[in-house]
Amino acid sequence: MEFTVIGHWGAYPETNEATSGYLIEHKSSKVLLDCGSGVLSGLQNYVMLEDLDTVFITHLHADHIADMYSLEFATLILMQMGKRTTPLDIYVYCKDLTKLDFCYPEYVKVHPIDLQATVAIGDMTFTFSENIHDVPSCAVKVSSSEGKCLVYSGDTGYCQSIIEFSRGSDVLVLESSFYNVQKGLNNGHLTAGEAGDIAALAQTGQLILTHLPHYGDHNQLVMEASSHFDRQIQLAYCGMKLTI
Ligand SMILES: O=c1ccn([C@@H]2O[C@@H]3COP(=O)(O)O[C@H]3[C@H]2O)c(=O)[nH]1
Repeated sequence: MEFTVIGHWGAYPETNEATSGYLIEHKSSKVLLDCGSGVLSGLQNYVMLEDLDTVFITHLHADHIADMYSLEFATLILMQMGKRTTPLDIYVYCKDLTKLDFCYPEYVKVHPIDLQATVAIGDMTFTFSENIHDVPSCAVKVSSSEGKCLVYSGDTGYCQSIIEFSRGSDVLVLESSFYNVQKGLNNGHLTAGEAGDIAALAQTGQLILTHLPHYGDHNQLVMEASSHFDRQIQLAYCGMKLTI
């Protein structure tokens, strides 16, 4: 299974970069986790849009969905050009799918993310867990037929469910929106220390810190996480690739 960071910024993208977006590839399957601002452009460095199978949207904040409707238009055009033959499946975690602004149901099939369900795509399965955030928000677990597993937190505050959901994962991609000194500023996000604590309790194989703040020294985030978690910790960056 290949994991590629398309965008790792919280809130807004820095120059030529993107907010949340992660590509998962396994055999011929290509899946996008979140589709924030800048993701649609950056994604095309790695895949042709007509080859994308499925998108999972963890919650409806702009830094996770800003390019989602542009992706619908791209799918429409690619299908009209005959480059793509099947509609794009988009799974969304939200209260009410009817409030979304998709326009072309013949090109994009929108599905609710059901926390009880497993979605199979090729030889991967996707499962979900509820987070703490200020809108409905879920974490996603990707498991391959080879028995490997990656968990992506989406946006979450500190909660037992993300620890349990991440237990034994090979790779844990955890948001780290804040430095330790900011603890308590917003209970819907993690500090780096909390991310390290979750990684340690979940006994994950390695931790990737993402959804990064636009200020401070990101190496400080790694130091803060490492005071809890003694395995490998990396900062996400645009174009980062891992084979899992
Ligand atoms: O007190 C605050 C509140 C928010 N923020 C950022 O704005 C983003 C808004 O969307 P989000 O919830 O996906 O992520 C949030 C953070 O990245 C912040 O840095 N400090």
